[in-house]
Amino acid sequence: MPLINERQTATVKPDNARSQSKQRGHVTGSRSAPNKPESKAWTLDDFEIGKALGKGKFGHVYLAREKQSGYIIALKVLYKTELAHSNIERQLRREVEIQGNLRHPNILRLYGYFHDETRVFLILEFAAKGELYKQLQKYGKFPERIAAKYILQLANALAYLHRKHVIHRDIKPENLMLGLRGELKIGDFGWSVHTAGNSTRRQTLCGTLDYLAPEMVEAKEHSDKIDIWSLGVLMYEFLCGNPPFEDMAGYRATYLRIARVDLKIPKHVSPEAADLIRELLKYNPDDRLSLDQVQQHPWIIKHVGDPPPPQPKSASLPTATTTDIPVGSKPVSN
Ligand SMILES: Nc1ncnc2c1ncn2[C@@H]1O[C@H](COP(=O)(O)OP(=O)(O)OP(=O)(O)O)[C@@H](O)[C@H]1O
Repeated sequence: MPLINERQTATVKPDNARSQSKQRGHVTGSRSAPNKPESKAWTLDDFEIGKALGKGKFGHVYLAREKQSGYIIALKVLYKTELAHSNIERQLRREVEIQGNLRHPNILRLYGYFHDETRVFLILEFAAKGELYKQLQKYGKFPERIAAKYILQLANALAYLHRKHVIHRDIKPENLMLGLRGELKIGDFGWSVHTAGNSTRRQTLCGTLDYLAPEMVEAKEHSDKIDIWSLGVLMYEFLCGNPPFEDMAGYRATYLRIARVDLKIPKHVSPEAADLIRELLKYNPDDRLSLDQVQQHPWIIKHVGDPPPPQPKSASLPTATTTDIPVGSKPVSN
């Protein structure tokens, strides 16, 4: 039985002392994120479980409330047998290590994790407005003003990731969520990689080709510039309703269109927007606009105003331990 009903999801209990912490002013609101002293481990008893938010390949996601702070979160429940069966335990570990160390208003927070005998629980920031691709499906395409806001937020988040030597590698509408104020949140780090100072990696990916850069489909070495290509693909899709190299004839046709950068921009796209798309979708990774240049591009300035001030270079991502996974706890009631 859900312990929180739908009506309650909008109202959160008053802050306690924890809520006054450094998270105040975070873009998702003034309430503090759930927080545990290093020595204490999360268990299921720390949460009231609410309605199911959705179902993924490996488990369910529930709305939940951290009892002490009253903070609303999304609790992702993954079944160990399914993780083992699909051989993705290492991928999940990497996802948790990377996402758990990121702090950016346009990146979905992973506050912590715990497990019991059969399940792994991820404590995630609740994306109140759901998935971006559902909005895109609903509206078909976005007005340039809205698309520019999303592209600026994405460019800002990607610049933050790249400063930390993280390449996302799977930027697409299905992996983007929306916060309470409609702010974009990168929400899935399943394919991300921490390059630890190495600029290039070689890796084969499966799934849709539509967002992959030429160097990826051609299985060449790649760098963080692949995320800039995906940003161009997304921008096109936001404005046109479908990705630029999609080809109904299938996988091979899409592959060829990407490798040739066979780009056709419809007339309704403004010249400034078309220019930015072309500057992002360059075959040669080094010819693509930098993320700083994206944020200063006339199309962004026209629709969103001045870009945020440049951010200082930061140290690379600290390596989180995965050995301190606490042992829980009672089953989720649903
Ligand atoms: N942090 C969140 N806030 C709000 N809703 C969420 C959140 N995370 C997931 N959801 C909802 O739960 C659903 C399932 O999420 P989940 O990440 O398990 O699956 P998925 O997006 O299909 O990914 P995968 O392909 O990895 O299984 C999503 O489609 C979304 O509607």
